[in-house]
Amino acid sequence: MLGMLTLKDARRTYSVLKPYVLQHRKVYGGLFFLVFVEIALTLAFSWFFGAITDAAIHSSFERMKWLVPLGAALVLISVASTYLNTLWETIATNAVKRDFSSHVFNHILQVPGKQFTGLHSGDLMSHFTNDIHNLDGVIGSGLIQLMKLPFIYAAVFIYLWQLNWQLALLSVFVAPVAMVSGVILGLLLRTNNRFIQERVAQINTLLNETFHGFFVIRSFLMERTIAAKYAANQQQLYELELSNARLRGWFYVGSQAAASITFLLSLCIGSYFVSGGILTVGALLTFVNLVHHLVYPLTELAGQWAGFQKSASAMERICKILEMEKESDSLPSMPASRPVVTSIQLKDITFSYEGKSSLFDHFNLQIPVGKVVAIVGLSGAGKTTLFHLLQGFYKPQSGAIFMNGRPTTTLTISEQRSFFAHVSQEITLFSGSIRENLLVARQGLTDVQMMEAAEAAGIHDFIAALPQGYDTEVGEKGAKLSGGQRQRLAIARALLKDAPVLLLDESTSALDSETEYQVKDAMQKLLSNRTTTTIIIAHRLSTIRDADLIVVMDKGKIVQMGHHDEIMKQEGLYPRLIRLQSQRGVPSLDNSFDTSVI
Ligand SMILES: Nc1ncnc2c1ncn2[C@@H]1O[C@H](COP(=O)(O)OP(=O)(O)OP(=O)(O)O)[C@@H](O)[C@H]1O
Repeated sequence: MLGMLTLKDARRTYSVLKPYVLQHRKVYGGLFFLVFVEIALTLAFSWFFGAITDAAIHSSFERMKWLVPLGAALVLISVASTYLNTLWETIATNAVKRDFSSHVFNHILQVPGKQFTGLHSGDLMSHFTNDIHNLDGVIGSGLIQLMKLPFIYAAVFIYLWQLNWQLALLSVFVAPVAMVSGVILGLLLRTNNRFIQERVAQINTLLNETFHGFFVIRSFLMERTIAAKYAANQQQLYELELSNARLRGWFYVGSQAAASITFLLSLCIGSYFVSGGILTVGALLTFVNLVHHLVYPLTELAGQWAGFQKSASAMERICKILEMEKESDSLPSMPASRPVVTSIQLKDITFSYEGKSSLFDHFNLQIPVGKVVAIVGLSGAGKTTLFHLLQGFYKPQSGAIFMNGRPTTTLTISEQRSFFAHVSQEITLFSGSIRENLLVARQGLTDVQMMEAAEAAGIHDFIAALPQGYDTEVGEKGAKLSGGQRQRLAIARALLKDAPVLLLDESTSALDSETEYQVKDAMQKLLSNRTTTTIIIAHRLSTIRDADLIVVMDKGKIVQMGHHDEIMKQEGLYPRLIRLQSQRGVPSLDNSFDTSVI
């Protein structure tokens, strides 16, 4: 059962890697050629030792005269072959790993949101820091050795058989012992390696969370707990590595013993043959020198098998990612021109997250184009999910979203996403300068456009006052900026994308009322000459009271819809929320959106 499983894995591993190996077939061809050079050199050197010993015993200086330069030539060929072998193996291994890791990376970039949220960052990291490097066993020296060993075994056996068949036959008896122990070791190592890789992934997750939750850990005095958790994980990893070492240790002890016993037996019986005149001293030297090559391919083959198990369990983990469906055939890209939106409709949408009951059940909504639409509702009502569905991060189980009358299922991911510019609740900035963070929005943006958007987002003056202006580094995830500054940069980035639909999810929540008003005013001016539909999710209801349409949601359902004055007159969630907020003194803005322009 286990054996079958392993053969299946071997097939899977090679079928996944085959295209990458074939891409570098010239280098692999060169390495394969060197396999035969190495076999020829092994036989030639052993023959050389025997020949020069016999020549010395018989004082045959004539023979030695041409044997010495031949020996030098063999050394030169051996040096050249070692150099080329090292170089070509490095090229082959690293080129395959480079191409394959890019493939895995691109695949992850295309995994649909639903599957992606189920993945752990530590697992994902360890695919690249650990698993891909563990593939060496099947693409580098492991693969070459697997190809080389049967040939070297056959060549040496035939050569030794010609020297003395009785001795050759004797050394073959070690074969089954070495092979069986190798296969058992391989299977044991495989399970252990899987545990090690899982543990490394858990450590990566812990490291990720620790460094990202740096201030939370300090504030909650969690240092001891986290340190203990890290130490416990490291201890478990240490124990797993130790049992790996024990397994490998026993295996090498066994291999050494097999090799030494074969060597000693050949030497003893061979010496007996020499004393009987059946074998020359030189031939015995050749024999004991070569007999090692009869034992080591078998133990080595088993060792390579163990290495292969490590690669197979790494491949098993990577394949789980590669088996995930992709949302598009190629990486999406931004279209050259601004798309036009004439209608947006969500029709009969039913959607639930993995393992949860339906959040939306036959949900319908027509979004008026060129207007400002506000979505309000209690936490967990499904407002953010609506944004994710519009952008195709998640797919509804039934129903469809129609853009310009076409269901989004008939659009490419690039087409669907180019309709929207999104400022999400959690702002993500990338390491690099402010300029780099803004210019990711679209290709070919000018400095003037960048500053215009920064101005509209109310962040230009702040940036201009910095010693390095737009070239200031923002730190990892924008750590060197305040929450409000990050939000304003994200708004500027979204404005620069110049998409026909702007999705603002609590995008000004970190701003004070004064700044919020200024940002909205400047945004209106910037957007006044573009047809833009703005959909806002806001908890501060005063900020959306002038919206063209207010959609009130509760548990995935629309419970009220209309203009502020209209729905305030009805009994329902909206007037209740407004009353609650005014009782609590949530600031209300007299000058909110002028909805005629955006
Ligand atoms: N990735 C996810 N996997 C599983 N459930 C999710 C996921 N994201 C959201 N949910 C659940 O879906 C529901 C709606 O979440 P959503 O974020 O859309 O609400 P929301 O109205 O935007 O809330 P808030 O105002 O608090 O941001 C919640 O019950 C939430 O727990």
